[in-house]
Amino acid sequence: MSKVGIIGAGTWGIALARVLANAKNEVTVWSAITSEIDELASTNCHPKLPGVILPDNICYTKEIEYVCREKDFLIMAVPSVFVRSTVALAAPYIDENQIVVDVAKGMEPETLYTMSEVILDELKTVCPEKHIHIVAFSGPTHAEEVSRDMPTTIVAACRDMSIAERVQELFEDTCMRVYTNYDIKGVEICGALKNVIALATGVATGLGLGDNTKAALITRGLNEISRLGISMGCNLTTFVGLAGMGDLIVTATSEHSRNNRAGQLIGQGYSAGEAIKKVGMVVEGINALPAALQLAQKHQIDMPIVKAIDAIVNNGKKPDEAVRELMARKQRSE
Ligand SMILES: NC(=O)c1ccc[n+]([C@@H]2O[C@H](COP(=O)([O-])OP(=O)(O)OC[C@H]3O[C@@H](n4cnc5c(N)ncnc54)[C@H](O)[C@@H]3O)[C@@H](O)[C@H]2O)c1
Ligand SMILES: O=P(O)(O)OC[C@H](O)CO
Repeated sequence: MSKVGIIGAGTWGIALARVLANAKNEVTVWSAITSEIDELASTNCHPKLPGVILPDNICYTKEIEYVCREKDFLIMAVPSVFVRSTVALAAPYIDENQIVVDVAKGMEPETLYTMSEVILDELKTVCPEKHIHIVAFSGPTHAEEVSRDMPTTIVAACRDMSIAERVQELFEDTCMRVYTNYDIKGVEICGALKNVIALATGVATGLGLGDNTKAALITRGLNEISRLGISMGCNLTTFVGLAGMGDLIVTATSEHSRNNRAGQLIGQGYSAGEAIKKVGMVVEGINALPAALQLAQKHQIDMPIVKAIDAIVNNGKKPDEAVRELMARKQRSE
């Protein structure tokens, strides 16, 4: 039995809280939004996970100190744009013997840091004397399915494999089968950038295009992401594994994906802002675009699908025109 603090009460934080509490761990959940904590504590339900009853051994708190103190694992489950500010709040209460597990998928546009790097950077600023272990936890894992105990696989990534193995053990005998990987950077690049490609497949669906187009976007999209990752020193095997290909397949095809849904709305003619509002939850692919473009430029990697999505989302390019331009690119070898 471990003590686990979950920082963030969106659908993913709550799905993980449920799995770990049912496995007899002592689980505490914190949210920056106090009304969310009141609702969870009084209903044992999350409004975006209808029909899922949460076990009553989950403890809910509005105190960041309480969610951090004396926990073995701290799971950072806020959307990527809130990771830095949330770590700044939590940092004074995080100890060296704890493992911080990041589940947010994104990259910080100002620094081009992955989320584990953002966490490390913020911890260094607030408590430079502490050496904290951070694990990236990423893969094809929709909260809607994990919260119904559907078999799911995921990667726990850390340069120190013994730390990744601690996270693997935490999820033993749950619906989640955890694989370890030491290529933490590769795992995090996959998690952030597959969302952009899922937006693209959504746009194709919204335009009424077919399965051939979606397969093309998934395959060539993975090619773009892996070329970037390899140029940054990551391993090809990571990109063709669960965090890469696996997560791209699920996000680009699942009815549960917020990125896929936002893309569909954009393909149907909604603006990005309208699509985000209609989805009503975080759309990380849109947040990841500025960092993706800067990294492509910095590492001199051609990323035509990422560029096309940015032109649609941020520069008002018509989706059908973007598709025509992608198809008319100079012919080349695979
Ligand atoms: N939902 C999934 O299936 C899933 C699966 C794997 C990874 N993820 C990743 O996990 C992260 C969280 O996703 P989610 O689906 O839980 O998001 P969500 O949209 O369901 O949750 C939003 C949550 O963010 C928190 N929040 C809102 N404003 C905040 C603020 N100012 N400061 C701190 N926290 C604030 C609140 O708890 C809110 O419930 C994302 O990066 C996502 O890509 C999600
Ligand atoms: O719903 P999405 O598009 O944010 O995707 C959620 C997870 O990243 C899927 O693994």
